[in-house]
Amino acid sequence: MLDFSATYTDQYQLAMSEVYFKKGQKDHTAVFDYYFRKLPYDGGYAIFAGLQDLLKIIEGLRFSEKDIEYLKEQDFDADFLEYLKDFKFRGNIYSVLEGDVVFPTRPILQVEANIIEAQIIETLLLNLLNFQTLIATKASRIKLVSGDRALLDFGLRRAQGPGGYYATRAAIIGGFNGTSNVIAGRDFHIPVSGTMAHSFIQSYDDELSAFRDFAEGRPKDCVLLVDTYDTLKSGLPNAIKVAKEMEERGHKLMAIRLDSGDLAYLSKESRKMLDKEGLDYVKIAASNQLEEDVIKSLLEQGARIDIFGVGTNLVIGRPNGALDGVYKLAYSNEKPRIKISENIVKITLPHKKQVYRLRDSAGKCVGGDLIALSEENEMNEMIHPFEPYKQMKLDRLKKEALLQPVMIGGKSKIEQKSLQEIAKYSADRLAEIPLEYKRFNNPHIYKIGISKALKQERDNLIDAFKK
Ligand SMILES: Nc1ncnc2c1ncn2[C@@H]1O[C@H](COP(=O)(O)OP(=O)(O)OP(=O)(O)O)[C@@H](O)[C@H]1O
Ligand SMILES: O=P(O)(O)OC[C@H]1O[C@H](OP(=O)(O)OP(=O)(O)O)[C@H](O)[C@@H]1O
Ligand SMILES: O=C(O)c1cccnc1
Repeated sequence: MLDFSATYTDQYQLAMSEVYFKKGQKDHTAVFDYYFRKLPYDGGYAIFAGLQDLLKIIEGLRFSEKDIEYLKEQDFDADFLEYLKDFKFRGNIYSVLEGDVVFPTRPILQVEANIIEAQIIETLLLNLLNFQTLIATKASRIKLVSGDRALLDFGLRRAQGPGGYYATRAAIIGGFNGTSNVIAGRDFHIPVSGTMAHSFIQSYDDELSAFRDFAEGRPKDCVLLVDTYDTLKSGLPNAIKVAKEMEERGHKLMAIRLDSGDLAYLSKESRKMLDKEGLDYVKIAASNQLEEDVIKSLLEQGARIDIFGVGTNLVIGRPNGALDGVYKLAYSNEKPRIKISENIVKITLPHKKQVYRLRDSAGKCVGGDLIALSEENEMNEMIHPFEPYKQMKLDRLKKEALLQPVMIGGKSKIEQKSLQEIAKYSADRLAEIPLEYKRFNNPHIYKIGISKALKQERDNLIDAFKK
């Protein structure tokens, strides 16, 4: 994992904290909600990712001596800096489990801590969760169209700088099988694999010699890139020749890779050529600016591709540069808090809350999550947060509480899971969501509602501030 210090924050968090400290408010308890307002990719759902890293980083978050020296130069007060020397997050975090399917407006995670600790971790929390959730969602969409074909992340070289490190992690949560990213493989125990670059073939005077040397040097995981000169006239015949030579030595060519041209046509022709030579075990990999729409189209065209290598569009989350996740104060110093806005969707929900997934009597997800006050038990109806005439009766529905204590007193309370376990959980949770919310074009809108008591609390606060 990368090294983080408590200075991985925005200056205003420290400026506000200094004032809380000076004004004797440092022990006031605050509750902040993490949620986003708009689903990425115009899709119907998002996959929550980044939690396990976040908790691990928060547990060890401190200001080093070097940090304190630097902040002294930035004109922070000596007493406040003395306080920061002992900084450590001692609060509680309640969250949806990593990999779960999440929707706009409803809290995904809630921080309950003294106001300074809660404020200082905000930037780190948003930075980690927004990015990984964006990329896990993109990966999940690619997985949805790819079925059981293998998906490899090839994106590190085109990622937004070191963001590629966490993009790979998120890609696995969303359903990718492996990566070319060696450091992410090392740190997150992800299967690492790769093929070969055009440069390897170009560096030889002829393609066949390049293939032969590679097959001899890497006989167990040999994938030959066949498009450097002419895919069907040169790359394939040479790959077939080398595959047969490998057989004579007791090895098997693992795959060929197509990286340009019409991938549907070329994969079908390649499959025919390989099969005709008894090489039906040789898989076909493809890459070149792939993403969910292109993969969907390729498969509709009958492409015979077994492995998709996806880089740029995955790790930069194209076409969305960011998830708009926010961190909003809901309660502090024993009082519910609200942010009012002309734009109704930007009015925040006060109080500590719980979120419930609604299920019918057979346990089937009905396509809605309810936000209620954390102390509430009797929720018989839910009301659209911004269009109150839209209401739904809840009496026959089961309610699954989604926000679980994942950090108490600054200590992580979750069982450390492997990325494969998180990915499996994510796939199971996504499978429970009805298909209409997962289609790419005009997906059904998942219902998010608030309880009557929460609405009452919010409306009272709005009235009080409007007066
Ligand atoms: N049969 C197909 N249907 C839909 N999209 C395809 C098909 N084959 C390839 N593509 C996609 O079309 C785009 C082709 O990109 P481009 O026009 O740059 O061609 P290219 O093959 O990369 O050319 P170059 O030889 O310059 O590398 C890529 O995103 C690729 O994944
Ligand atoms: O298209 P992406 O989804 O981003 O997938 C990664 C791309 O990166 C490599 O090309 P690059 O030109 O960087 O190197 P190479 O062709 O020399 O291997 C690879 O061949 C893919 O085309
Ligand atoms: O292994 C590969 O084929 C690979 C790795 C990174 C980027 N493009 C391709």
